[in-house]
Amino acid sequence: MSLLDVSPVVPVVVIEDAAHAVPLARALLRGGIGVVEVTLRTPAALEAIRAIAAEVPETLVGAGTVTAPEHAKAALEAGAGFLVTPGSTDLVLGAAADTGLPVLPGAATVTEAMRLAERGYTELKFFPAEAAGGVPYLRSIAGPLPGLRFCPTGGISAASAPGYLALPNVGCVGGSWLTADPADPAKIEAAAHLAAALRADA
Ligand SMILES: O=C(O)C(=O)C[C@H](O)[C@H](O)COP(=O)(O)O
Repeated sequence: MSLLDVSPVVPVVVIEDAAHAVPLARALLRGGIGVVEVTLRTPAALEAIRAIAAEVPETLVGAGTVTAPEHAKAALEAGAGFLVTPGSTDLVLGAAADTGLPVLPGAATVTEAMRLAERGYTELKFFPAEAAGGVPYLRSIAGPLPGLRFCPTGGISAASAPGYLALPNVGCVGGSWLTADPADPAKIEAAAHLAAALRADA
């Protein structure tokens, strides 16, 4: 199964306290979402990935903000099941590929997307989605780039997600709105319920 088909929404988490990781992942799961991207932006991120991988095996946990080659190996060793990059450099792509994990490489322009397609990637993160042109941009590139599907991320909300998911070249969306408060499992579960009910191509 492709990364874009795991869930209509991939929750993107910035975690400051690794103790929040397992309750957060369980709350997402109760809400119907079995995937989470933990951004490598905080010192707690790798520990959070380790904890989710060990204690919530039903959930597919990945590492986001992979912006340096060493992040890829560290994420693999922590138990990440996939890698997400906000942009794509040769070094980061090489290190990510070396892990053998599924990779969702980031692109914001047609040229970047074409370069990734040349390397064999057909599923890309479109980042920063809202700032880079949002729904109209993705709709415009569907014609010339029919072989590519995207996970737009960046500035997407519960309100704007359905507009993205209705596009033929969007498989899922990423966003931090479900876990804006990583310490509030009830709120996370409720947001996950709503997000899980959204469907690509709805
Ligand atoms: O860290 C990364 O790898 C990123 O590419 C950035 C994140 O995907 C966005 O920060 C999530 O966007 P928001 O939903 O607007 O918070």
